[in-house]
Amino acid sequence: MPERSDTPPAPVLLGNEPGSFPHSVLAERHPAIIRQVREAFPYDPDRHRALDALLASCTEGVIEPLPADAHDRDRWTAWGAEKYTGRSWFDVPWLWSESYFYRQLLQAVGYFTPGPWQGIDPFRPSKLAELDAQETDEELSALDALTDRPVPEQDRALLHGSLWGNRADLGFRLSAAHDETSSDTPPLVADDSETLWSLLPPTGSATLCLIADNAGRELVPDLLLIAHLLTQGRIARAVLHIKPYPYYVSDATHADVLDALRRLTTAPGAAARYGHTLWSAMTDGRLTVRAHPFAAAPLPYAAMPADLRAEPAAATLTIVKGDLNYRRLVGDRLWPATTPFTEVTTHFPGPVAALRTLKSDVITGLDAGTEAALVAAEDQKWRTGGTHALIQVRR
Ligand SMILES: O=P(O)(O)OC[C@H]1O[C@](O)(CO)[C@@H](O)[C@@H]1O
Repeated sequence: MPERSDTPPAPVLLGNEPGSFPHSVLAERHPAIIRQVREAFPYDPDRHRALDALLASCTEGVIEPLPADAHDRDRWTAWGAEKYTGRSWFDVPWLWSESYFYRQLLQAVGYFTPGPWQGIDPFRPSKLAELDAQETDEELSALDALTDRPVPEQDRALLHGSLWGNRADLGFRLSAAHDETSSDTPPLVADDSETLWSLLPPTGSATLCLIADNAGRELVPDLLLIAHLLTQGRIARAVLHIKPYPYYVSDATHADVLDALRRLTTAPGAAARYGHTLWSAMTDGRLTVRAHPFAAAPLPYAAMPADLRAEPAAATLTIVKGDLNYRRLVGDRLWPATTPFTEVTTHFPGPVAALRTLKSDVITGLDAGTEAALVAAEDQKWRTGGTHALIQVRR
């Protein structure tokens, strides 16, 4: 059992400092996402007016309440909506502001409202374009050569595929200000993969929870990793946690899981075999998909409700994918980079592994030498550029 953390909390990230990364997300990326959504479908004038209102609110206005009859209004009240209503989007916790933006965006396009736009994912065209891209074909055909390689090599390739798949985040690509750097520093800033493998020995009856992040070119390698772990007997079952509705542009929903699965099963060669492994694991219950409302909550995982906590508590290992999930795992705080990862994850109810490319200021668990080398090479750009990644594990 994890012990209580004695680490004093660091400041929660807000978006109110001009020039900071969180501020640029609220001031530039959110308006860009509204523009992208307007072009995704031929929305009617009411939807466009609602998007105009959201744009005005999130850039110059204040946080507005959800409609009185919104199905999840009580849930958002419990998550802090009353406390933050009437305040600037820039002055409340950044994690809260971002999450609420996506909830209000779905409100604007009628995602939850009975009518023709109900259930239409405004991000689906971009997710499908990514899944259909030639790069996806190339990544899938690389599996043919991999199946002849020794198993440890396959282990590593599929773990790294899932890790670096996190670079494929469609929201991230909207941001022109954070281009790649040409750093000489190693791409992996922390690597606890040995510990990860030791938690999943090939003889076991392990249960894996995988808290997914993006659809498309991140979800495909996540699914391949699950298929590989099942085939190698490293896990007996897996629970894939996804989002209950579209979120952070490209986060995976159930429709995205089905699209990814179909992409695999209809591909040539080894990819289809992985796809069929997953298909039968879903049909016989070894792979289940869960979309808990808390998956899209504006809160850190320390606040997980009891019914959700029970799942990682019972799992052999939980893999937490991506940058946003990392922020929620360690708390969305500006920790000193050398704060031990094991300390800030003591709240998590079981062994946990973070697989993440670095796309926000939040970081823990670096050794002092690594941090110094990164700063010397790139100042602070390594935190947000998506060019570095980490594998951190707490047993
Ligand atoms: O898809 P990922 O890896 O969770 O990244 C999404 C990222 O988008 C941002 O929120 C900015 O919008 C990042 O800081 C964030 O964590």
